[in-house]
Amino acid sequence: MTQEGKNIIVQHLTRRFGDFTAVDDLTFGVERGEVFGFLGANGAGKTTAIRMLCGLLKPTSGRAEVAGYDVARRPEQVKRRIGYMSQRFSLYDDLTVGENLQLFGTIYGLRRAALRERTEEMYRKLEMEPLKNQLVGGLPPGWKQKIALSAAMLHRPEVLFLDEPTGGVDPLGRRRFWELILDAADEGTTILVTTHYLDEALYCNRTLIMADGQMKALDKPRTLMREYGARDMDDLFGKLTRSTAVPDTTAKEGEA
Ligand SMILES: Nc1ncnc2c1ncn2[C@@H]1O[C@H](COP(=O)(O)OP(=O)(O)OP(=O)(O)O)[C@@H](O)[C@H]1O
Repeated sequence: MTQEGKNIIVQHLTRRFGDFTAVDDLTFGVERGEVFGFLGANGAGKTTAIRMLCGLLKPTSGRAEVAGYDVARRPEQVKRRIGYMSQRFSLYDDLTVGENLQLFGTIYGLRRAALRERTEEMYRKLEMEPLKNQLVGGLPPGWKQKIALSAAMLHRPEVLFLDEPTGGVDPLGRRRFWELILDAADEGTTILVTTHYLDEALYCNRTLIMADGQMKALDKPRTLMREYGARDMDDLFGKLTRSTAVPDTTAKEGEA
């Protein structure tokens, strides 16, 4: 594909399950180092879209390219270049922090020396050295979440997919977690993150709002709020997910 600088390119991506269309004709691109939010209620199609972009589920029609590779034709190349963290944190409760990281590093094909170096780096960065011999099962959700993020990033992926990574974490923990996400983006990682905490959209460079598998809007969150005359993200979301939503042109007047 020809769109320079884009790390994710999605064109008319569609997935049906029988007669039901879970993802309906999505088209967008994500820049390298961008934090791109997927906002939608339960069942909007976010996870289905992510599974296609990770090369885990074949599109019914349309196409997508991630880190330079077609997700349907070259899923193995895609998987090597991405990190994925699901809402369930994907960790093994009965292994220690160190064992979990070792396991994920091995799955991602890291050699022993690289794995050791990156694990040490993660311990330092997240100040979790004292936890390395503790079983993951006994840790609070905020820590599990940071460890799951570390596991998904051990192999330094170009693109990171985070599917509701902050579910079940308290507000302070969510804020700290977002600092980690933004740090990773500053270092050049492209991030696609889904959430149904609407306030989290404000951390994203751009947000795609989804309902019933379809894209209802896509832009910088504050631009969208202005465009639709919304007080906050909740208000915007309500306006956009009602089928009659139209941009509020009067709200735009007089604004820069
Ligand atoms: N394998 C499947 N077979 C049939 N229907 C499916 C399948 N996977 C997902 N769906 C349906 O597709 C729709 C979108 O689901 P999806 O999990 O993508 O939504 P979501 O936006 O991620 O929601 P959530 O926040 O609950 O995870 C839902 O109605 C779901 O029931």
